[in-house]
Amino acid sequence: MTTTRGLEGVVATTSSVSSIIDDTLTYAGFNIDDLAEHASFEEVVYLLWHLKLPNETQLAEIKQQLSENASVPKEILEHFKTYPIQEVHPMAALRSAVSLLGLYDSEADVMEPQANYRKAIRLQAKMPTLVTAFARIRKGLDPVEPRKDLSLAANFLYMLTGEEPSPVAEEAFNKALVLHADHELNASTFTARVCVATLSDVYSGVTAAIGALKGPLHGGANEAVMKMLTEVGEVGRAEEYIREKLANKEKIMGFGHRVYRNGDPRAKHLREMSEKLTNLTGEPKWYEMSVKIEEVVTSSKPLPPNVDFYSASVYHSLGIDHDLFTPIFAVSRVSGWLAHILEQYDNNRLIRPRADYIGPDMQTFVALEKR
Ligand SMILES: CC(=O)SCCNC(=O)CCNC(=O)[C@H](O)C(C)(C)COP(=O)(O)OP(=O)(O)OC[C@H]1O[C@@H](n2cnc3c(N)ncnc32)[C@H](O)[C@@H]1OP(=O)(O)O
Ligand SMILES: O=C([O-])CC(=O)C(=O)O
Repeated sequence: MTTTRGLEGVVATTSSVSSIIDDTLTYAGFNIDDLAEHASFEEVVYLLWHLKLPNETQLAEIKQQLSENASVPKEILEHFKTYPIQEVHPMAALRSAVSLLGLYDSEADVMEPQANYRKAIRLQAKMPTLVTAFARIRKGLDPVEPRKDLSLAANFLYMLTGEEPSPVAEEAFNKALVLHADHELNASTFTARVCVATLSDVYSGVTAAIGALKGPLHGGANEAVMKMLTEVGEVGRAEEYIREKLANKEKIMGFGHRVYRNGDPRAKHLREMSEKLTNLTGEPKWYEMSVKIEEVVTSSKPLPPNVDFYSASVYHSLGIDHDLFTPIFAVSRVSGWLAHILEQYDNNRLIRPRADYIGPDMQTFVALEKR
């Protein structure tokens, strides 16, 4: 048997949801650059689940379905209050909350395709509500009910702050959601597919995926980038800070990628947004520091920034708490997880690779009292 560390280069499934070919990312064949410029997140959700763009009626319908399903059971909000809430990471709270949602869904274990689609709608709709409710409850504030007249992006910011966001903030947040929605067979999506390929339910698949996204080598990197920017503190310190980390063989968060070799096509959009938003908030230092870090890293190693690098200063500029950055990734990526889960069910086979055993061989059993 041959093994490939980290399954690098292994093609584990076919998929029609998204592709990365020659450093170009497409969702169902649509280039991410076009979607980032022109699409609403709701259009992208429809695209990922139906593999075609919605017409006006279809878009109105999915928007209505999402807004009608956005409220979460009050028992889950009460449950948040029972956590050691100041210590709990919001990704851990989200992982638990999604698992709990399954307990309140009478269709949770109904495996029929239309029931699975209805669960996809419910989960996508409720994720923003869960994240924002947790964020408020831990500050001693009451959760804000979702509004039916707002886009998913605007609703998230509205539920977080209690105030309707500016058009600039809504546009930026929508674009960030579009850019994060799907990414071929990344670790969390693979996790979701492995889970549901046992014919386990949608909630289990998404709960497992949240667990995989949480790690700093994957979605957790955006929060880690902000921690690094905060530690650097000012542009003048960036070079020394990065050179020291590289000399110590430490990883620079937000750089590198398993699949892209010449750069992540999403990063340029986030970089532009970072420049615009940090200027608007009167804190250009976050953008300037990021640019300097990029300069230093790329002059030392062939490691371009990935999606997580500039998203950190974007979310910071929107006034979002740093530990909510990864949950926001999940609010967007759940659309992709669900697309892959539905695709997996549609043509399922158990996912079960092999391991090349390298442990001790032919051991002789010794009775307990003799060990
Ligand atoms: C949404 C996302 O998930 S995007 C990725 C988010 N994660 C991060 O930003 C964390 C930082 N980046 C990394 O850890 C990696 O680049 C990953 C996890 C993204 C990809 O990892 P892999 O493909 O397994 O590459 P691997 O970790 O083996 O690195 C290969 C080499 O590049 C180096 N390298 C990779 N990324 C970095 C980095 N960010 N900083 C410094 N060195 C790096 C490694 O140290 C290794 O060097 P070596 O060959 O001298 O030992
Ligand atoms: O594809 C990956 O390995 C990680 C990534 O960029 C993503 O999930 O968006």
